[in-house]
Amino acid sequence: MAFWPSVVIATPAHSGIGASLTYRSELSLAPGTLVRVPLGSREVLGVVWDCPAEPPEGLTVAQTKSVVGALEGLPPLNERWRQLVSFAGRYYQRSAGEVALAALPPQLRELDATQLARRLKRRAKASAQPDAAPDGHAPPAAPWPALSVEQAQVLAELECANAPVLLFGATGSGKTEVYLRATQRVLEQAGDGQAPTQVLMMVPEINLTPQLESRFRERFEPLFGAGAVVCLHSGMTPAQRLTSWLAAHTGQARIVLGTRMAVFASLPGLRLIVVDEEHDPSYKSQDGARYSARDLAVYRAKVETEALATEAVAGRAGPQPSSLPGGEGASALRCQVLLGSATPSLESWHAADQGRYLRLEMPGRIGGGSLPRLRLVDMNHQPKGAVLALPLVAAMAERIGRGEQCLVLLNRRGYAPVLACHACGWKSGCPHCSAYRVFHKLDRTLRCHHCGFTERVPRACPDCGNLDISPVGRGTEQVEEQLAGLLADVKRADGGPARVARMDADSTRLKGSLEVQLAALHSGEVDVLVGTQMIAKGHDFRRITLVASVNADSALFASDHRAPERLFALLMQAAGRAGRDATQSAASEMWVQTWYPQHPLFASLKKHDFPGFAAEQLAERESAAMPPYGFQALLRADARTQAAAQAFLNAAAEQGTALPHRDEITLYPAVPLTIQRVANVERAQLLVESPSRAALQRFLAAWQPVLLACRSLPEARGLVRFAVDVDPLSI
Ligand SMILES: Nc1ncnc2c1ncn2[C@@H]1O[C@H](COP(=O)(O)OP(=O)(O)OP(=O)(O)O)[C@@H](O)[C@H]1O
Ligand SMILES: [Zn+2]
Repeated sequence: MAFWPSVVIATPAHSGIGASLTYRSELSLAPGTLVRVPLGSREVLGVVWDCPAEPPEGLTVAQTKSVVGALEGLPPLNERWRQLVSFAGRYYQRSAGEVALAALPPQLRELDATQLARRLKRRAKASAQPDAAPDGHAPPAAPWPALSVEQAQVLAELECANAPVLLFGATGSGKTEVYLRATQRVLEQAGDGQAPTQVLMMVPEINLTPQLESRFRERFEPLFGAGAVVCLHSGMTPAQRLTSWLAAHTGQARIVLGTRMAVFASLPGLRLIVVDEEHDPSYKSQDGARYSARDLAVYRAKVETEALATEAVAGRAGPQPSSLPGGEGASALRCQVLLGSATPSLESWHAADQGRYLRLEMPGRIGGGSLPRLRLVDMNHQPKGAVLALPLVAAMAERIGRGEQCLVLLNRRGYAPVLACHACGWKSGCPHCSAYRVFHKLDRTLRCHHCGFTERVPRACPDCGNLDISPVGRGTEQVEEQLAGLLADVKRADGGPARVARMDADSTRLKGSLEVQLAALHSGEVDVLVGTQMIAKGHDFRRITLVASVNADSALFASDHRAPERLFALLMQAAGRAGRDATQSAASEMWVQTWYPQHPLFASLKKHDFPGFAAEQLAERESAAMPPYGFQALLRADARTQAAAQAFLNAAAEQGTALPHRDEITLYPAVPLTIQRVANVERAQLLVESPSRAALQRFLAAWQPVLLACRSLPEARGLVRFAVDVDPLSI
């Protein structure tokens, strides 16, 4: 007897290979089984999607290759997981195989059967040892804080919620404690007999994982054992990722804490997904399948809940109705999704306005502290060329003297964004990109932040030989340097000199350096921290009372319709780092240096009025039929010439005229990207809009073969690649 499994493998949708490939197997393979299959002369990892006993029509034995083998000992990926992957592939216009294989730990592809068996055995052994059970070895659990009234209220409402929940909680309102309690509630529930209950906790950036990881470990390892909490993010080694993934897949790990990629973790007992800082753009992937982990989290929770409901019905009809956890009933048999933010995305806010999501609010800060007062510095009235306004520096000095800390935010790393020659006008352009190379003073390099091209800083102007070349504009390195100078005579409360430090992607590149820098701030070693947006969000710094944003103006006038939303969120999140200790909150301040103090965005910011700001933005979006009132996708093309990129896009638009739902779709002309050339590749895009999500989806699906065909048009010669970005975050 032979079987004819259809197997998905890592092929991009536009490779021309269909959704899945059919192989032959002597054994019946359960859907979700990981297998090795031949592909051309290679052997690749795949996932069985289906395993019929009849060959598909028209397929002969001679045409079909045999499955090499299954990854034994590994339980199949369950149906809900496959549903998630299929949906993500369909919705984001990629193949299910590409999504599925990208979601699996890379090392799984390299292990042979014996290596895997050894791994699994080691895991089983480790989990059999009651290493961290509360038997005296484990550290005693820290006492849990008593919940605030708002936290208790939210948790009570969460328990009865049967829609996605949007937790709109002020910065410092204690959202993390809500996540911890909701997690605890889920983990104490009985599983369904197949797997213990599990929780997925997502954060937007790796730099937020250490803080959260230690809080989750501290809370749950004494209760559920040393392996209860695992992480999944791109900063881990392949071996660590495999270990975490296996722990989650086999149900040994109860909590997976991770960045956007974790939304695809295999979690057979999943009952709760938390998306912290749900507004954060990092949840949207920018390459491969351009998925939104937040949106997929909402979809995943729905699929998991439906499956649990179906199983429950089947369970009741079956022989063991007792497998249903008694008493807890409905609340145990669902997977909830909890989106949290002090500045929700307009999409989620709108969904809550419409009643599709349940909005729960925590407007107050823990301890009754207030949000910082906004101080706008009109740069028109500051000395010409001043990087930092004098009153701001004076305010910082005063705070340092009192033993308080300050954060200075600037969204640009390096010393200066451009180096220029004032004699001939030369600028430090990148030879490979339409962008300037950034001057990094610490290692005296010019670095392109787009392609990575790096050179030593020239001693003289490369064009005219003039020795007087100088930086234009400012980055974190420069602000750090200037502040160190300006604060040189300032004494800390303990009499020592004031200390300024910097934290950005450059300073945290080395493994472990992020933790060290965060620790220096938490311990009070550092008085002023200069950094990029990475310091503005999520962190719970206790002694910061002043936050300053020194050049946010460019975002006020950006052409991207999401720029105001992003700036508002960034400034409000940054402000939220100040005054988190209630005793110091009344005197805490958020300073913003701007040339446009009259801008309406600042009026809402001053009042900490997110709902007011969101209402204004949504009204504007509605009148322009922009998301969430309309739906968008981008077709992007990279080519050797701008003409070829645009020709491909325009041809694709023309040849799409007869496609279904075309009358509900607006196709705009192809345009170059703002940064038109990166690494010698020209980039262009075409915006696709529709008032209907369904129409957009159907059109995009029907468009795929047209796009494939347009690749080989003579005018598109030189096309390097194309990609569809559904629900793009910037256009
Ligand atoms: N019930 C409580 N009793 C005492 N302290 C609490 C309580 N809940 C939270 N906290 C403390 O309050 C502080 C702020 O909480 P948390 O970091 O969760 O805020 P948040 O809502 O996530 O804010 P943000 O949006 O700024 O990240 C933390 O130091 C936390 O330990
Ligand atoms: Zn470059």
